[in-house]
Amino acid sequence: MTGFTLSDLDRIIAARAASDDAGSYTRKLMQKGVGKIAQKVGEEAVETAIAAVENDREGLTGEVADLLYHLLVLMRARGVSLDEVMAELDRRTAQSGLAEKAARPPE
Ligand SMILES: N=c1c2ncn([C@@H]3O[C@H](COP(=O)(O)OP(=O)(O)OP(=O)(O)O)[C@@H](O)[C@H]3O)c2ncn1[C@@H]1O[C@H](COP(=O)(O)O)[C@@H](O)[C@H]1O
Repeated sequence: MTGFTLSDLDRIIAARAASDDAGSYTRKLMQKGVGKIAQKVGEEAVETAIAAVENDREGLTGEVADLLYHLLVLMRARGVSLDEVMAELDRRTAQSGLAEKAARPPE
């Protein structure tokens, strides 16, 4: 399993968004603004759904990667951190009482 995490990608996005490298796709996207980034998220979401319905495993992996990347860029453009989203998911898991069950090895 790769040790690369969404937090790693988020840190790279933060650095590239703040860079002055004209070749950075992240920087270009951020300059185009929330409307363009949101459009990309929508496109990648549709492409992800199509790959899933077509049972295209390799295509789905690539589309999910595109979607996660563009989602993180959109969150950054609107000032929503990955930590906030993880805290929300954590809160929902705690509320459902399933966190302990998931941590326990199967009987
Ligand atoms: N994960 C990604 C990633 N996923 C997809 N993409 C880019 O997303 C774009 C999607 O392609 P499309 O054909 O849908 O879009 P497009 O050709 O730009 O056309 P438009 O729709 O924008 O008109 C491509 O240019 C991909 O390179 C990504 N670009 C960057 N990253 C990560 O961001 C890091 C920093 O990248 P830079 O900012 O370019 O240095 C990289 O090291 C990667 O880790």
